[in-house]
Amino acid sequence: MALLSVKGVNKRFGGLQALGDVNLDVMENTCHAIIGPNGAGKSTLLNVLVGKLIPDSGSVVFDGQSVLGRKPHEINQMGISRVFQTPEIFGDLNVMENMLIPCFAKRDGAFRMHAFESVRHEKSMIEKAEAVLDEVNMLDKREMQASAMSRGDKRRLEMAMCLVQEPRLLLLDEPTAGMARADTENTIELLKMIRKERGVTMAIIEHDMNVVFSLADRITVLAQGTPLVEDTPDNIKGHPKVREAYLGEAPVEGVN
Ligand SMILES: Nc1ncnc2c1ncn2[C@@H]1O[C@H](COP(=O)(O)OP(=O)(O)OP(=O)(O)O)[C@@H](O)[C@H]1O
Repeated sequence: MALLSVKGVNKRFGGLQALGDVNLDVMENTCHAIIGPNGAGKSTLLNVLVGKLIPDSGSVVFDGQSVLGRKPHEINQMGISRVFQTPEIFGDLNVMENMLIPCFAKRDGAFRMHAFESVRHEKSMIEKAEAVLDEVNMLDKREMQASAMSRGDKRRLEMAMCLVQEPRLLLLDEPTAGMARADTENTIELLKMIRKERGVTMAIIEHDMNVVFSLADRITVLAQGTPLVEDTPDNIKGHPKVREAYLGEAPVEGVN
């Protein structure tokens, strides 16, 4: 069953057709990668999915409900969480305080700083945050200031901040961009663990083909705003249309 269904989505920026008749089904309990050369429309599509952009036409249905016309925080409350290229954490706060922000946002629709004043009364919220920190191996860092952590740990914290909201769909926007190889490998392992333990459905945009082929069950190749081909990783490797889409760019590792 498709958890997310995108049908006939178009988006223009002035004279530029950024998305042209995009159809895409993300099936429940799978990891679906969206790849394509620079400017293919991947981020535009993601922004449509999270309500940051409104398409000119088409439909986006999540778990049987349209997401179009809803505000980003409402879409988040429906069960869609997004992980950004640069971890969206609060550097001045410690790990636990960071974790509580999405807990309040999920429950109240927003977070207000004075929410921390009453946090001692939120026992179940704290327990839930601790359980997720434990799951991602960060419980011992709960008092650590977020800005002092390594890039890999910041990503781990951001992932935990998504998981504590118990999303049904995790949207990953180049989760390993700019990471050293060791942090990339750790992030791949973390995502695999999240899938195995929680069965969270994932849609990932990623340029690193090693990451894509390690995680994806299905891959959609976008080129000039339109899906060119959708298939399994094995069939995508070496697909003539995929090679054609990447021509003119530096060779993409893994697409041979
Ligand atoms: N807000 C905007 N206004 C005008 N043009 C835009 C805007 N956002 C994106 N575009 C254009 O739409 C096209 C698709 O851009 P998009 O960022 O979605 O591609 P992408 O596949 O994510 O690229 P990359 O891999 O480089 O991040 C590009 O030509 C881009 O310049």
